Amino acid sequence: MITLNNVTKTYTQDQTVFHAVDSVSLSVKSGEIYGIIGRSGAGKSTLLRMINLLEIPTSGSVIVDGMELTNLKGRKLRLARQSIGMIFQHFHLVTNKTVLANVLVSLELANYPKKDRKKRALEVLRFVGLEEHVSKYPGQLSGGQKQRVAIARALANKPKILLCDEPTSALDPNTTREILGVLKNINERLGVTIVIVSHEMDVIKSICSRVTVMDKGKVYETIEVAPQGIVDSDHTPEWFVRQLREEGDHA
Ligand SMILES: Nc1ncnc2c1ncn2[C@@H]1O[C@H](COP(=O)(O)OP(=O)(O)OP(=O)(O)O)[C@@H](O)[C@H]1O
Repeated sequence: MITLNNVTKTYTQDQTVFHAVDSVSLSVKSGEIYGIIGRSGAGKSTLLRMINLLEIPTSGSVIVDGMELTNLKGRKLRLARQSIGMIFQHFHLVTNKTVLANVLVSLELANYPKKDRKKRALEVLRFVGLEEHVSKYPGQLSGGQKQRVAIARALANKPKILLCDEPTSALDPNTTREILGVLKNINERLGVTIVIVSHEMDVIKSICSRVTVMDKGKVYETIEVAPQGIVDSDHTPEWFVRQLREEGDHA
């Protein structure tokens, strides 16, 4: 589904060339949930953003669904990108538009048939559980609800792939669990291939079946894992108090 061949991204500063991503090759199979983990600065986000050419590789090729994106330009690239949705840590919603209008924007940009846009937007908003919030503005929503809007927007054009850049890093543990549940549902029910960049081990271990560990712009290792499932630890006030008391006992 996704093949990266010797993909490299360099930045030049004060005549020194810096490799943010250094000759990375990997492939993601159709229908899998693939994780990319590593410490800050390892090149994870840059690598993810090269999958949809949001970041243009300095060299190497990106092949998605049999099409070499690195050979495409203009309209053809825009069309190919429609099969790749993306969500971000800080949601990137349009703050002065309602939830419904945020999703409609993405359908407009993709030239989705005008008469079907509202129906489609409401359909995806229902899928992510936001049917009661369609007339609200982003400022009236919780972090988890904002991420659901972003997910609905990314799904509106029926992508085959969803790229997730630290999708839960701005969320608390309970909300993280909910969003991971939504992503798993998208993978299982809609058959969407998912690539998740995260620095959170629990997130990666819960739903990914293959994980690439990155270091200094390179693939350090790629590992097959059995997804552990989304751990059902409800972070209630009692849980916080118990954790604090237990910590105290060990001191
Ligand atoms: N536009 C840019 N100009 C110069 N350097 C950049 C640019 N974008 C990224 N870098 C550098 O490339 C390296 C990799 O960045 P990247 O954001 O991909 O890492 P990351 O693993 O996602 O880290 P983090 O988890 O902190 O976001 C970093 O050292 C970063 O400073």
